[in-house]
Amino acid sequence: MNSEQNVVCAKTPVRVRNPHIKSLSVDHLYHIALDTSDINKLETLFGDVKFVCFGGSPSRMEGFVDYINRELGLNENGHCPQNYAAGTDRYCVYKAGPVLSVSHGIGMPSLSVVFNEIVKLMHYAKCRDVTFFRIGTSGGIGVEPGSVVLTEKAVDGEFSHFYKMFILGKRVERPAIVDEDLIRDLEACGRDDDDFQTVKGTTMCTEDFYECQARLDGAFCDFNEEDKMAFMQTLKDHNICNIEMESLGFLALCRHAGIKGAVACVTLLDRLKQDYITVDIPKLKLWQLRPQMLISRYIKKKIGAEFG
Ligand SMILES: O=P(O)(O)O[C@@H]1C[C@H](O)[C@@H](CO)O1
Ligand SMILES: O=c1cc[nH]c(=O)[nH]1
Repeated sequence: MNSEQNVVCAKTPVRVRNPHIKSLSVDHLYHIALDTSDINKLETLFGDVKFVCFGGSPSRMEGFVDYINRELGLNENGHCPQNYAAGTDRYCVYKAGPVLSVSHGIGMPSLSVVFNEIVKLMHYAKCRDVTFFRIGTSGGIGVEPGSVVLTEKAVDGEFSHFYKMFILGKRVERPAIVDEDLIRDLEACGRDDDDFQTVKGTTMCTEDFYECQARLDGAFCDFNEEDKMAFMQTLKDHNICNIEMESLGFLALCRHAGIKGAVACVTLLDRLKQDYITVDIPKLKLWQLRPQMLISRYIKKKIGAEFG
C-alpha cells in the first residue's frame, strides 16, 4: 500500500481494497442478506447514499431512520421503513434519502463484519463522497451524564490508537486517525440552546463491557474499588472522556477504506460515580437521540450546501 491509498478524499468513489473481488461472479453480502446478482438494482436502490450511520441496536437504527425521514421531509405518508437486511436477523439496514441507517451489534468483531459488507455495498452501488458515522452510547468519565462526546482520539485498553487484528497468523495494526475537520464541523452543530453539552475528547474502546471497562458488577472481577478508582484516575490523566466498544475499529476501518468517519456517543452515566446504568427508558431514548440530532444537523447542512 502506498501512502496515497490511505488519503481520505471526499471526491473518490467507495473503493474495495481487494483484487479478488473482481473475479466473483456473484458477491454474497451474507450478513446483510444482499448480493450482486442484480448489480443495477443495487445501484438503483443505494446509488444516492452519501451518509451511513451505524449504531449498536437495531431498534435505535430503525428509530433513527424515522427521525431522519422527518428531518429531511421524506416519507410523508408515514410508511414503515423497509429493512433491506430483513433476510437475516444479524443486522438491520434502513434508508432515508441519502442516509443509510445500519445496526452493528456489540463490539469490534461484530462492527467489522457489517462494515466490510456495507463498504462493498457502497462500492457496487457506485456511491461517491460517502461519510460514515457511529452514533452510540458510552460511559462518561467525569462528564455530565447525557452529554455527547465527539471522539477526537480513540485508544484501546493500553492507550494505543492502533486497531489490532490477526491476519494469516500475523498481527496487523491499523491506526485510528480522526478526521479533524469533520469533528470540528460536528462540534459546530451543537447549539447554545441544546439541553445537553457536546464535548470533544479521547474515547477508550474496550473488548468487553465489564472487566475491561473496570466494572465491579460483572460475573468476574479480580480487582477492588480502590484499584478501579486508581484506573479511573489514569483514564483522566490520559484525557479520556468516555468508554465504549467500537470507536477504535470504526475509525481505523474508515481510514483504511479511505472513507471520512466520526464517532458521536452520548454518555449514559458517570463512571467516576457508578458502574450500572440507572437511566430510565424514556430518558435513555431522549439521550440516544442527542448524537442523532447532531449528525442530522450536519447532514442537513451538507445537503443544503450541495443542493440548496
Ligand atoms: O452503539 P451502542 O450503544 O451499542 O454502543 C455501546 C458500546 C457497546 O456496543 C454497547 C454496550 O452496552 O453500547
Ligand atoms: O458504560 C458504558 C455505557 C454504554 N456502553 C459502554 O460500552 N459502556
